[in-house]
Amino acid sequence: MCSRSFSPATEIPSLQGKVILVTGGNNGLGKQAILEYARHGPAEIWMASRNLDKANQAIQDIHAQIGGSVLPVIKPLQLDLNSLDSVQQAARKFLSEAQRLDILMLNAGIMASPPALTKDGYEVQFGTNHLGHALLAKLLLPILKSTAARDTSASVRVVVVSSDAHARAPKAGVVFDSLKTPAEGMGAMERYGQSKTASILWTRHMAEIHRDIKWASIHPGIVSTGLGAGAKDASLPVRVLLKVGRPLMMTVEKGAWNQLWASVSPEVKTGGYYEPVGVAGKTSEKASDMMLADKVAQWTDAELQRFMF
Ligand SMILES: NC(=O)c1ccc[n+]([C@@H]2O[C@H](COP(=O)([O-])OP(=O)(O)OC[C@H]3O[C@@H](n4cnc5c(N)ncnc54)[C@H](O)[C@@H]3O)[C@@H](O)[C@H]2O)c1
Repeated sequence: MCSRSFSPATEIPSLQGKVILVTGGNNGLGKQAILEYARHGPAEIWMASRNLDKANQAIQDIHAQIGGSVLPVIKPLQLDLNSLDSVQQAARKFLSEAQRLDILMLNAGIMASPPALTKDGYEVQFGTNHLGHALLAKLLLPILKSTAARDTSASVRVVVVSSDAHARAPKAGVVFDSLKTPAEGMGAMERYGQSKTASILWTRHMAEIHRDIKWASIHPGIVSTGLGAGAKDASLPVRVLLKVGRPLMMTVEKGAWNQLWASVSPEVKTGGYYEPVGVAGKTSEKASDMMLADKVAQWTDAELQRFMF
């Protein structure tokens, strides 16, 4: 598959005046994305993280790497996607302080974790990777829309970090009966694939409805980050590969290119899935099925109804 390179230094335009929120921002791809944004002068970057101490440490690291006398404004935001109450609180805090939102990067994720339920009783990978993010985006839609309305050149974006492992989902793409269970009968990567299929489908659906915002989902590549450490329920060969294969994986600097590209490039087509940088990726049949996308969106809306404000 052909790829293109991406130079964050020259291809990220000035972000002056813009506000950006990145989930899972304290390490891995999220932290790298924030570092690159911070070099282009945005008004504010919000680093959403489960652990505020880790977020503050990551902000210090980024400031140290950037140096200079005027440090970029990076604000920590407490967010645990495992709890829809926490998502609601994070959205409230953001909305009470921020004036606009130009880029929402739904990046946080877990892979192949042991069967479990989120605090609200959803299959944990689905709840974390898809449902928590969907609630965050839905609660922040009004500010995304008001930003788009105020500044038509803003090209307001929602970038969803999915994975080519979406293709590991069960045959049905999303097994709705499994979503409120730990889904022990499914393999760990199947559950991961299901959550990432849902995130691609939901992005496509949102792009159809909210045309004032650009929506894109991406696969970053196979990147050496902390993701593999949590893959405790992956099969032995996958766990071995995640460990010994690390030197062959992409660096986090390069791994962040695709999501950065998707968040700023005028070439992005709304609803698209990109893999690798800037190339429209081929999704599984199920992840291209707009009837299933509508079903995922309806299910998601119904589940999130009680958390909307
Ligand atoms: N690294 C890869 O090869 C690869 C490949 C395909 C897709 N991805 C996707 O890229 C994204 C970023 O992953 P990464 O590789 O940087 O891994 P990482 O483990 O380094 O980072 C994941 C981030 O998500 C956060 N997170 C996990 N659970 C959370 C929760 N309940 N609430 C809030 N935050 C939570 C973690 O704290 C961390 O900051 C993920 O969505 C992952 O699925 C990664």
